[in-house]
Amino acid sequence: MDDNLFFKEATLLICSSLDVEVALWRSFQFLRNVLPADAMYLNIYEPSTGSIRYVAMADHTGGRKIEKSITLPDSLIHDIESGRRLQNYLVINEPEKDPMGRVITKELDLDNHSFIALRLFIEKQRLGVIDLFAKGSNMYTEEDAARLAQLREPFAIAMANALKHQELIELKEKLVSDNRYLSSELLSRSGDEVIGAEGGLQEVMDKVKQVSHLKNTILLMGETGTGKEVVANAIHRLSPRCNEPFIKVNCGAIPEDLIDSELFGHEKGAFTGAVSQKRGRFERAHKGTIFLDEIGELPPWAQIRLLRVLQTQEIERVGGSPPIKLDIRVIAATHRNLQKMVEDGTFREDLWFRINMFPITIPPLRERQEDIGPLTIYFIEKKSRMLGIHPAPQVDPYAIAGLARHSWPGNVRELENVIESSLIQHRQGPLHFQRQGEQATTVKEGLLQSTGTIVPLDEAIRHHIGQALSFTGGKISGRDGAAALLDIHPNTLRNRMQKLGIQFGR
Ligand SMILES: Nc1ncnc2c1ncn2[C@@H]1O[C@H](COP(=O)(O)OP(=O)(O)OP(=O)(O)O)[C@@H](O)[C@H]1O
Repeated sequence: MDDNLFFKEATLLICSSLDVEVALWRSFQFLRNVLPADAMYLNIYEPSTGSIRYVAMADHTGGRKIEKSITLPDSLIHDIESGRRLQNYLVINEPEKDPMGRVITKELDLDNHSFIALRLFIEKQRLGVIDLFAKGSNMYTEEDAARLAQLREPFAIAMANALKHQELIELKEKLVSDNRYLSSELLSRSGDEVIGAEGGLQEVMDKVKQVSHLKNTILLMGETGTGKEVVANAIHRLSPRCNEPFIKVNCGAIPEDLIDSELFGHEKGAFTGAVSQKRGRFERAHKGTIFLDEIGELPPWAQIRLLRVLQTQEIERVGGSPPIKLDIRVIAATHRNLQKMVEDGTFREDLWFRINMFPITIPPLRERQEDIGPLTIYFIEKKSRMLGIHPAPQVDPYAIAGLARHSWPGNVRELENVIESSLIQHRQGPLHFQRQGEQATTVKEGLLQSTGTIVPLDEAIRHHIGQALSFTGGKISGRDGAAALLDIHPNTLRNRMQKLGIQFGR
């Protein structure tokens, strides 16, 4: 075979795979037709430990990854580092007479083998060495070595790519496992405890235990801030899926034109901006649980898609992937009256039937006053830890009794916020919540004032909106915004504010 053909064919094989062991095996198969060859090894020199690490090998049985480190004597390390030992290649026909040959053939169990060591460089950086072995003494000529040396560059490029690829795969696996660990950590930190499980949420938790081990769809209903996400977490944690992902989707927070790709993913180039393939939330939740919060906010076309996914348990990424089969437990949640939305024609009846098979209603905080004390203590401890307040301040028992008098339109979230701001203001303690408590009721008081003293309607509304805004710190949208508190759309609230001359901002 002439040199050109040899180079061309060998290069094609060497570069034919990103798996280092496959590339090595294919090139070994080719080389053994041209040169004496019983085995081929790839090693990487590790200057920090003064060792060479064999990472892959090929022989007549195939190619495989290996993990074998050989620590070299100081004299050899010095030879390698100074570049004296090995130029482009080295032929060792009598390994027992060569210090490096002795170490390598002994460690690799290749006594009485000749070998050629081919040094690989990438951009002047030492990458590693390919060793080609043949059984017997004096098996290689200088000509053989020079021929093999023609392949230094393709070998170096292919091996560098293969090693980088392997590193990426290992990194990816590490990230996936870190991600699993962190998700479960997050889960246990954010919702480990359901306060009131033995109090005002006892009935809710009885239902949770009844179905947590099953795969049926669950619908959680309740006012904003009552703890629907906390209960969804509890269902996942008590289920056989607890070590798999728990993926939350806030259906109301995704811009309409991104719903499809957020939920179901997209292929590269599916639309402008889809620069790479992306897995959607459903795919990420495979084997675990997906929590579809604020399901009532989904536009009608998205409701149809969701229904189809629930029926088939299959998704297709935007841009046309083949259907992907999924194993997912669905928990939906809403603070809206979905039945009324079905009657009004804004929520599909078939989807409603599909998700309403096992509804759980979480009562508002005002209907389970016995939970206020335990929740207050829990939040004082949790928030003190978060804010770095040690020890957690004492609380006046009368202050807790005062909290029970409020109506808590924002439910547990509102209580949590009140406690947090009280902690910030009175970090030395004792904690009292009067100011915040008053704020908590002012929204309601606003309404009472307007009904009690017959003020003009616009004025009452202005006052009412103002109270809601002061309660949320000026925030309009989002689940802790004034619009959610007043149970209207943020745009409606903005229009009203404009009309009534209420200033925007905190
Ligand atoms: N029973 C509970 N035990 C401990 N913490 C709770 C409990 N209920 C609610 N919380 C806390 O109150 C806050 C609001 O709860 P969550 O987000 O679960 O409410 P939600 O009903 O899902 O609200 P939304 O309808 O606005 O999405 C969270 O910080 C949550 O950790």
